[in-house]
Amino acid sequence: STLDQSFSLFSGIFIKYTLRQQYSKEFGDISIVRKVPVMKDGGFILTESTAILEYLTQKYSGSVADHWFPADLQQRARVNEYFSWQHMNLRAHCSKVFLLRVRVPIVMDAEIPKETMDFALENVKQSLNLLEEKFLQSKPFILGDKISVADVVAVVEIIQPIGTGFDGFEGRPKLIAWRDRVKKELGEKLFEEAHEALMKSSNMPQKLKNSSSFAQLKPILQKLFR
Ligand SMILES: N[C@@H](CCC(=O)N[C@@H](CS)C(=O)NCC(=O)O)C(=O)O
Repeated sequence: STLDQSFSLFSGIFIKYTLRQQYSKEFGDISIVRKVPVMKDGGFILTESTAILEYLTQKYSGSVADHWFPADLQQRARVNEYFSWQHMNLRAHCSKVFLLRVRVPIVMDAEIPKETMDFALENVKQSLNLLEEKFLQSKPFILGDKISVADVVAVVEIIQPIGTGFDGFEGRPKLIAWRDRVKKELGEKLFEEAHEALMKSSNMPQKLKNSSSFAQLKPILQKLFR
């Protein structure tokens, strides 16, 4: 069906990841949340990136190395501890800086007040401190010696605002060394490819403004950023 064609195929499972189509009727039929990613496995539809990661690692537990999302009770709980924390912390704060820099000015036709930006940056700083001091401590990865999905989910949140000119890794050698270990484990090529669009995000405002759907998107975005 058209719906299935708009998903990309991953081992028989469809993952919707393309942004901008989330306001279509078709997307609303699969998820009224209207956010990506959305996973569709046969008739089973699942939203929320972290729930999707857990589903996929459990479904393919026979072929996915255990360290990604360990079966061990306490190790798995550590991954979930990070996942629960990050939504309201690292993710919320880094994506706020990202949106303030690339979306809000263009959608609202207004400069961001300095206090708003300073407050957002202060929140990012506190989250990065906690990532270092609580989650990483002196370990190579969040779970210890081996990489897990928690590291992959964490690293992208810090990379998200880099393309807009804010580099959260700056002045943090411990986080830089950890990011480089994650990059090495995933493979440099895959790491660069996965973050390519984000790294080019400084041209997003212009691209968004020139896009054919901007007039239609603007009122929706204005509501979101009010
Ligand atoms: N908690 C959700 C967040 C999903 C989310 O915020 N997705 C963003 C892209 S990273 C999105 O779809 N934004 C489009 C919009 O808000 O219209 C998850 O982890 O999957």
